[in-house]
Amino acid sequence: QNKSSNTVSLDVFYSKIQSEKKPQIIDARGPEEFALNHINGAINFNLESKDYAAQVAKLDKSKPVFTYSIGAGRSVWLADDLLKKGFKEAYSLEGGIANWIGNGKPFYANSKSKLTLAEYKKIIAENKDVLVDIGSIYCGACKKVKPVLETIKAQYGSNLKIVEIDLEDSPQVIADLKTVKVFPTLILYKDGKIVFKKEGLGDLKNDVDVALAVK
Ligand SMILES: O=S(=O)([O-])[S-]
Repeated sequence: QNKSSNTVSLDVFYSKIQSEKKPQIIDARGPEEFALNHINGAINFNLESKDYAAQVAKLDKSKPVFTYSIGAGRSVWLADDLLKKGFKEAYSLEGGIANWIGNGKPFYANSKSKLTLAEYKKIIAENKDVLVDIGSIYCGACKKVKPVLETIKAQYGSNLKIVEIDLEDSPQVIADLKTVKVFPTLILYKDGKIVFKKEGLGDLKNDVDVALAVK
């Protein structure tokens, strides 16, 4: 079976959830991640949970299950396994928690955002060039951005303001920005205007160099 065959867009995921009386939403991330933030009404387990069989047994196989994680990892593996176990329908959310929160859907967070939208806007307004890195401390691809940011910091110094935003620290600003669909997302502003927005890794260093070289 094609691993991504049950991955659906946010719109489809959301409307299918809305059409269920008691939607079976499963956060397939780890327990610490779930404790910090999650989709309202979700339960938490994944293929590695010690009580996996017991968790699965609590669900209704004849009703759809909705899974999400950060990317197309844990949620897709879980959805695939549930289908193999005889569940009728299993859908995993494309872009995971980033897509959900980034599009303003209701979520639980255990703390307030460190950074507010107003503070974010102030930083953008007060600095000529600003590079914003948005991700999660639990996201593998996001970790790969960090050494690239260090190289960029060393090269541009105080000429480039770098802002790092984590889902764990500042969920609400990610929701308020209404621009994030995946982690990591990188946004470069020049004079308050977005010069580029990158989703995923790509050749970040080169893109920043090229964009900042334009006068
Ligand atoms: O496993 S993952 O989808 O959270 S990257």
